Parts: sequence; C-alpha cells; structure tokens
Amino acid sequence: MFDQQEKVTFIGGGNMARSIIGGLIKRGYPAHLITVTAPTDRTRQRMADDFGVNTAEDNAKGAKEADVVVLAVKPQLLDIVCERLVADMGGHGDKLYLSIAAGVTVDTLQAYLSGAPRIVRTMPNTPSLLGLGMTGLYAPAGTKQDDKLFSQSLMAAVGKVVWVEEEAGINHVIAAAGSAPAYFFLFMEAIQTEAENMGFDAETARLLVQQTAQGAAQMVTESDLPISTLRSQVTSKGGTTAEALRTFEEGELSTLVAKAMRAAVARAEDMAKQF
Ligand SMILES: NC(=O)C1=CN([C@@H]2O[C@H](COP(=O)(O)OP(=O)(O)OC[C@H]3O[C@@H](n4cnc5c(N)ncnc54)[C@H](OP(=O)(O)O)[C@@H]3O)[C@@H](O)[C@H]2O)C=CC1
Ligand SMILES: O=C(O)[C@@H]1CCC=N1
Repeated sequence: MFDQQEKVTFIGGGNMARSIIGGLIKRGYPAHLITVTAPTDRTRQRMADDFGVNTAEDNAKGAKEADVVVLAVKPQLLDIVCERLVADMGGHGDKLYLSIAAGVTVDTLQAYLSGAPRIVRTMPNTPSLLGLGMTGLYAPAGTKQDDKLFSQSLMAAVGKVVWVEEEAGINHVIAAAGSAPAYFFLFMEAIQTEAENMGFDAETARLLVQQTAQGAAQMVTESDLPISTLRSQVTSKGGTTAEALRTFEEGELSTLVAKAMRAAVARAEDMAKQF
C-alpha cells in the first residue's frame, strides 16, 4: 500500500490530524513511524492510547528526526509555530512540509519556515478517519516528483485525492469538500430535529437520517447516472417528494448553497491576506 514509509510528524493533534492518523493506522501505516506533537497531555495521551503513535510536547523534538512534517495547527498559530520550529531545529532541515491549513499560501508558509523549499498544500476533510476522505493537493512548480508522490500516497491512504493546478483551487476544494461534511451534517441535523418533532425518539430519528444519508451517498457512488436522475427517480409525479422539493426551490436552496460555498472561498481568501 505504502511504497515509501517515511517518518511523519504531525504538529498538532486536533480533529483533522486525528482523522488522518486514524485513517493511516487503519490502512497499516506503521505507528512507530508517526509522531504527534501537542501542548496538552490529554491530546498526546489520547493519540498514544488510540493509535499507538509516538508523542512529544516539544514540536522541534518531535519533528527533528522526521522526513515529513504535517502542519496541523489552526491557521492563526502557524506563524509562531513554524518560526519557533525552525529556530529550535536550527533550520528547516530540508524536510517535506505538508500543510493542511486553510487560507495559508505556499509563499507565506515558506516565509514562516525560513525558505523551506519542499512544501505541499493539502486540503483534506474529516471523513479521512474512516478512509472516506476527500483531499485536494497543490504543489508549487519545481516540486520534486517524489514529494508529490509521497504526499499523494499519504492522503490517498485515507480517501480520494485530486490535484489542483493553481493554488486558488485549494480554496475551491475547501468549499466543495473540506468544509462540506459540515453542510451535510447540518442538513442531517435538521432532518433529525424535525423527525423528532414528528414524534420519533432521538435514536430512531437518527437512524432514519443516517441510514438514508448513507444509502443516498452510496447510490451516487455506485451509479453512473447523473445525481439529478437519482433525484427524479425518487420524485413521483404529484407525489410527496415533489412537494418537499418544491418547498426547497421556493427557499432557493441551490442559490443558498452556491452562496455558502462562495462565502467559504471568500473567507479562505481573507485568511490568505491576513496571514
Ligand atoms: N477540521 C477540519 O475539518 C479541517 C481542518 N483543516 C485544517 O486543519 C488545521 C487544524 O484544524 P483542526 O484539526 O480542526 O483544529 P483543532 O483545534 O481540532 O486542533 C488543533 C491542534 O493544534 C494543537 N496545538 C495548539 N497549539 C499548538 C502548538 N503551539 N504546537 C503544536 N500543536 C498545537 C492543539 O493541541 P491541544 O489538543 O493540545 O490543544 C490541537 O491538537 C487547521 O489549519 C484547519 O484549517 C483542514 C481541513 C479540514
Ligand atoms: O473551517 C475551517 O476553516 C476548516 C477548513 C476546512 C474545514 N475546516
């Protein structure tokens, strides 16, 4: 599965790092090659207990021996974390730096990392935990093929991957995939809530929504038909679905979705100016 097995250190052990590491371990990436750094004991302990990976409180200690450093802290912390990291390691160490941060460009990362020449940006999402992630990757011109291949194989171990040619494409991946699990969760929450209002207990309401969402997603995955055809197969003329869909149309759901995706892109662009 993994042609190259490199020592990988994750700086930060939050939701996204956990999803990727969980997915990697599930797919057989050797735990002893993975290190996670995080300031709190609890995060480090959970990582060690759940996945058997190495942990370190000190970022430089955790990253010094690594071949690949995955930057998995919040975007607003990246400057201080990277600058401290290279200072404490005595330089960038010519490592491959893989950033998962939204809204921080390669140029900015390079400035934070004292000119590190090997940087790849990725935009994963949390279903990586189940091996069902969707990751966009961007490598600046001149990135070595080996670095692209390793970044791709790491992220492909936890789901599907797409490369974007232009760095701006990463923001489009954020809108369509990185942030998008939350859109589906919101939709599912709304269905569950209304099912409960209709009288189902919470457990049954959740079962109704989760099984339906999983079934619908699986149909999209397994069918060659356009999604609109799958929708119309549910929609009997003059029936119940048509009424529900008409209500969504009246509320301009498609326009609202487009607006939400544009808002995610705009926020990523703002962040890129801010950091
Ligand atoms: N969540 C998501 O769905 C996605 C997130 N991303 C990106 O992933 C990155 C992380 O997001 P997410 O996982 O949600 O964030 P979380 O807040 O869940 O995790 C952040 C982690 O950073 C750790 N941390 C804080 N300060 C430091 C430090 N000085 N040195 C080392 N580690 C530190 C925290 O440690 P502790 O636990 O000890 O407090 C925590 O484990 C962001 O840049 C985000 O843009 C990208 C795609 C999807
Ligand atoms: O909300 C965020 O900024 C991050 C990036 C994509 C998903 N979560």
